[in-house]
Amino acid sequence: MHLLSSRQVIDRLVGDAGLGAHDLVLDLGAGPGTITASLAHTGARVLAVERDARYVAALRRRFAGHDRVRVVHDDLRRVRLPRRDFAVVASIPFATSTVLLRRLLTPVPARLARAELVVEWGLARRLTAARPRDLEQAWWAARFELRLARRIPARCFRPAPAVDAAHLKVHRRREVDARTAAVLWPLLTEAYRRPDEPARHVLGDLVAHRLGRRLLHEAGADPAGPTRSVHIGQWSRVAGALAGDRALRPPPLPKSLRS
Ligand SMILES: C[S@@+](CC[C@H](N)C(=O)[O-])C[C@H]1O[C@@H](n2cnc3c(N)ncnc32)[C@H](O)[C@@H]1O
Repeated sequence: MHLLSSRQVIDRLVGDAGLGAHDLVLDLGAGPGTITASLAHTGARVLAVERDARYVAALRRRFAGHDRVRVVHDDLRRVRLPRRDFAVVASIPFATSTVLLRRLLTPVPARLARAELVVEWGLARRLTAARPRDLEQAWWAARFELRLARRIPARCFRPAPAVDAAHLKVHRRREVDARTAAVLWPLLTEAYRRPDEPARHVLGDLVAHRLGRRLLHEAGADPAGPTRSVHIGQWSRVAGALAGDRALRPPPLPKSLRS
């Protein structure tokens, strides 16, 4: 296991989260509690989740006098996530990244408001690529702004891992509410099913052809261009415009996307 040893990196993670007394923040894979301690100084309520019993005992001793810090002995892949809005600031175990991101970024409605995460460099690059490589990553990027803040060299950890890491910033897109998400899902599903067809075909099943062409055009996309050329933000704009039409009845979201 690789513990963050750079004070500068930790200060940036916690500082960027902009936390205050009204916030609830999770440190997932808290280890000895270095990030937890910085989070405790922000005044936010902190949940420190850790699987290793020895760390849990040490965390409970370290934060015994802090009534705003709760140590949870659990697996971050299964721990119950809050039903209210929350933030995450964590250097997550690389092996759990995909499962954790799925838990945080997939469900509707989204309870995660923002996250400052340390993840593997390669994963951060993939998640922030201009065109998400599959439907799942497109779904995440459409509902959350994913930005690569900076590279974190392996020497910032003890012991140093084999690869560098990155500070990944995650912000929920407020404009993609539950109804917009319900429209977005069938659009993205079609877009990733037929990447080489004209973008207007993707809208063909939902709305009249002329309206579909107009919406794509207004979102800044070329209706005749291949679906793969439409950016994720443009799909979100199209979905937002369609969501305003109360007559439109998108199919129910699959169970796997509901929280
Ligand atoms: C990369 S270290 C990070 C520790 C600390 N947050 C830091 O910044 O140095 C990962 C921590 O996550 C814990 N961990 C690994 N897998 C876990 C899981 N599935 N659920 C909860 N904690 C886990 C490990 O025991 C370890 O303490």
